[in-house]
Amino acid sequence: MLIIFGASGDLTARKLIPALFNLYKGGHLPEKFVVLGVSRSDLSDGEFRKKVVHESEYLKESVGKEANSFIETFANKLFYEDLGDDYDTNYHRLETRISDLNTKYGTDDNYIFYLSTPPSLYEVIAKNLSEEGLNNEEKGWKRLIVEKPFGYNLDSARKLNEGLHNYFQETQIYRIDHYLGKETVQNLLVTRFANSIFEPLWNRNYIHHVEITNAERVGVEKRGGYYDKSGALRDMFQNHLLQIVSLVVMEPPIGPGAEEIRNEKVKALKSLRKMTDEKTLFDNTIRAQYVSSVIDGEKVPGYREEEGVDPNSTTETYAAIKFFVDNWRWADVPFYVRTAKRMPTKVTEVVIHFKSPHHQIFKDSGMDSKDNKLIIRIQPDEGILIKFGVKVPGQGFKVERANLDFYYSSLVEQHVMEAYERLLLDAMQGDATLYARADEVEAAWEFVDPILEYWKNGKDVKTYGYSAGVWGPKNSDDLIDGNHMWRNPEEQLADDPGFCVIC
Ligand SMILES: NC(=O)C1=CN([C@@H]2O[C@H](COP(=O)(O)OP(=O)(O)OC[C@H]3O[C@@H](n4cnc5c(N)ncnc54)[C@H](OP(=O)(O)O)[C@@H]3O)[C@@H](O)[C@H]2O)C=CC1
Ligand SMILES: O=C1O[C@H](COP(=O)(O)O)[C@@H](O)[C@H](O)[C@H]1O
Repeated sequence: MLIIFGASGDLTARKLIPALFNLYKGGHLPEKFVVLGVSRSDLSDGEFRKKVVHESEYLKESVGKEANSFIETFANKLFYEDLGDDYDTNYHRLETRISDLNTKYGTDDNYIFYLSTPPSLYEVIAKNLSEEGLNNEEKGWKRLIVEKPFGYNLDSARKLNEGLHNYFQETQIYRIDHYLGKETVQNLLVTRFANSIFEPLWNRNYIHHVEITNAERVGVEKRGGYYDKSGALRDMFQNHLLQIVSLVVMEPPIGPGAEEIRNEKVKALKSLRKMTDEKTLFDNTIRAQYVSSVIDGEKVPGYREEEGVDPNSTTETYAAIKFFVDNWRWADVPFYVRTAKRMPTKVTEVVIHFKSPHHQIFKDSGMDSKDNKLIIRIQPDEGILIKFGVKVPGQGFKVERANLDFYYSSLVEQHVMEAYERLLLDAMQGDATLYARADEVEAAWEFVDPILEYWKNGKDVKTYGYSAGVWGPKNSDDLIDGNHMWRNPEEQLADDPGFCVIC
């Protein structure tokens, strides 16, 4: 049985129920399967079904017409329990409801508790479940999926880990990071460790720098209240982007098991050089906010005009960080990572920039020494692009840039599982590989904490502005050393006919 706390909320309707529906439609859920939604809102089973299934735009969009016949049978597997005015009482009633459903529908004693409530409730819920014995694995497994954000800083993340560990074992806790559920993020491991052509070059001897861009076209939408207390660094960088960094940086694990992979990711995160003095923080971090602009003929508000946002807010909607990785493989290789809202397009990509050949015999022939790149496109148009030089036919040695590309779309025609589908299924199967472990989350906060502290209290900190719809503030290229700049995924498309269009 899956018990979702926060079942009347946005995430449940927009992500969890559509993901469960797709799993059901794909035959991935057991025949005897029940979902119990839990929140404070006063809803009957029927009202809950109506809200998250029958009237859900997201479900309709995600399933298409051909799935209508599944909808009724799926909806009948959903139930709802109103926990009353707070989350600190009525767990005995909840326990009774769970056993009644078990008896009636012949489900077993394996439970996943999905915490999709405000984070302040995570520990309270865990405590109450434990007091009712719902953490006890004597008769079937009990797992706790915990939504992000996992903590607000290092201290709160540690306290939350300690709090949860009072009631659930680490092996029962699944901290979700939906980027780990993306096929292309997982493919970073396969690209690196299933091939012999990349890994020999994957080090300071051949790599000049690494660039990671995560851009969203949208602004903060309806989440201004949440976002203003969070900002890009907490919302995206501490979790999703540092997860990607850890997969790029990590050493080869000894095997594909959850602990083997997560051990290496923790080592990678611990090797990120922490920035502690103000000068380093000033030189290596940029924060900025989008300001009002016109996109496609339509005026869009600036961040400070968004609903729920303080009109004097300094919260960043753009964060760019340069850092180093202090280990044998990566010594002196700069990493540049940026994440932002209201960019020209939605794109996430990792760009590995290779060094020029030691001795350049064709340097006057048109090949730019900066041209060897491996681009791993995480979304959209998922794929891999390698850029290299080829000889132009004819006399002499004129060199042109060429591309070798691969797109996921050419590989699979069947439904590719959406991140939440994959992650829910993994949790049901007890595979925690794509979930963050306690020490992993803390290691990420250890790196981020000094930046947050500097942005909050540092003396020369600035919040730059950028017009909604451009690639960040004017000085964002200053972060990058030498004559390099951020790769512009859009500009690059124009002169790369081989690389497909992002919209
Ligand atoms: N929405 C999204 O896209 C994403 C959300 N998340 C995370 O998932 C969790 C849920 O997010 P989301 O669904 O957007 O949030 P919502 O505000 O839409 O829903 C919150 C849910 O928690 C319940 N709740 C219980 N106690 C409280 C309380 N004291 N105050 C407010 N709500 C309470 C609410 O229902 P009721 O009032 O009926 O009890 C509701 O079901 C959050 O931790 C969020 O950070 C993470 C990534 C993306
Ligand atoms: O976790 C979050 O992710 C989304 C972006 O996710 P994506 O899968 O669409 O790339 C972001 O919009 C949101 O602010 C953040 O909380």
